[in-house]
Amino acid sequence: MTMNRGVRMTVVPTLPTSLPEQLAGPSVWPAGAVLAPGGDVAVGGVPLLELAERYGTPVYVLDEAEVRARARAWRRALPDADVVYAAKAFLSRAVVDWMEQEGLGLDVCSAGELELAASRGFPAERIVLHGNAKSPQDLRTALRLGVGRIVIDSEGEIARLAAQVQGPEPQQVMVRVLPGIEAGGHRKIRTGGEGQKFGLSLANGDAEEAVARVLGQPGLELVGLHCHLGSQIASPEPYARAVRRLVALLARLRDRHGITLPELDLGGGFAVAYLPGDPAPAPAAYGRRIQDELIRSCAESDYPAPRLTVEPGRSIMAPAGVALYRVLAVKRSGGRVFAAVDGGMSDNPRPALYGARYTVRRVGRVSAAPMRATTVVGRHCEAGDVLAESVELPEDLRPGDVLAVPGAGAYHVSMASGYNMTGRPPVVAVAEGRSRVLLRRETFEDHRSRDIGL
Ligand SMILES: Cc1ncc(COP(=O)(O)O)c(C=O)c1O
Ligand SMILES: N[C@@H](CCCC[NH3+])C(=O)O
Repeated sequence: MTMNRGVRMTVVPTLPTSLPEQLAGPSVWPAGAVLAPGGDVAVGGVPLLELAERYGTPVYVLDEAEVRARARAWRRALPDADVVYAAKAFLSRAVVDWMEQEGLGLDVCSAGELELAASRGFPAERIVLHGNAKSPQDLRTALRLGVGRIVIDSEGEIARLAAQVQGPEPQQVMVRVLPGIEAGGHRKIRTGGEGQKFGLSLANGDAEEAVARVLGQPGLELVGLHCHLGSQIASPEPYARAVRRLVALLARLRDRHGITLPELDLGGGFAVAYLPGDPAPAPAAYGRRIQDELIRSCAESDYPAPRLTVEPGRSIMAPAGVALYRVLAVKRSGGRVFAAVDGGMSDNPRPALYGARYTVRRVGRVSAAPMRATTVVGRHCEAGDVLAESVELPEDLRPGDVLAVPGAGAYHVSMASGYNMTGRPPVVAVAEGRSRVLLRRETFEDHRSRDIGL
């Protein structure tokens, strides 16, 4: 693994005690994080304080080795399956390259994500296009680039897509089934239960109807079924349930239409730990349970086991990211202590959206001060702009201190907004003692140049 154009920084030797043992539990920090001299933490061999000073704050640090290791763990967990990284978690051109090199596919849900992948020459046949409301541009771009799979999410999309297919080769598609399974870490990130906007309902027959319609379109080739249950699903059991329901549906489709569909895509949603002790099964644990259930369900229905696809996003990216902020103000009110930092809900909307919890650590300064419950808030004009409610931080925390938030690799930068024109933070990749900018900081000039002044 080499880092082109990377900046060589202080080399931190791996210390005998790795960070996870001393700190917050095994999976909150990247596996290679170590304690560095002076109370600092090093990720990818680079001290975090040095990164904060060099690139300014807030800044997102991404550990390339951790991303690659997690991508490989998924491939090992399901060696006969396609592992497709869900780009919505975080995408940049370097990430496209990493996924390509690690043999993964890409799950994209817009023409924008598609174009970014294409700009790196990512093999189009390994791309899956999703979307409950795909725009004409999404479909046009997907067909032009020749993506491997388009996942049909509504009845109207079938004829709309088929009408655009040109040339003798049909477009390979899957039908997204709404399986009626409730799973996921928060009600706003559950997508598999009845009454959701995603997919075609299994319960009311829409899924079967959609399959019949796709089969009637010569421009489309149905290769399988898809479902995605939700996100932060901390047990393999909902996936096993989904396998049972979808294999039963595959068997019914065989009996009704005489077809044997060769693929089954179970989506993503595999949980990570944000707090020490959060349940986060290893890819191998999900993989084993899914594989066992597939064999059992297929045997029951006398159905040849379809090729599996999984679409992990957070599971690959979240634990590889650390957000760094600088404290701007410390104050008390109503018996609470607040530390206000130079970022907030514009770079991490997850606490405001889902009540998400995080671990926070001061880096680069040690003291004997006792710890106390401190609420880390952002700089935005909202009472709900809280990054971490009631975390333990030293009593002598003061403006200028740097705070590190692990677990920040997924759904922070990709969901960042331009609120208050504070500028979205840069993303810096670290590996082998070097750092390089993947995304630069958004500047006032970026905002101004969009404003055409009429
Ligand atoms: C269709 C689909 N696949 C995969 C994912 C990735 O989910 P996660 O990042 O939780 O693995 C999502 C987002 O939840 C999704 O909507
Ligand atoms: N954005 C959500 C997950 C949604 C996944 C996309 N379907 C989160 O941060 O937890």
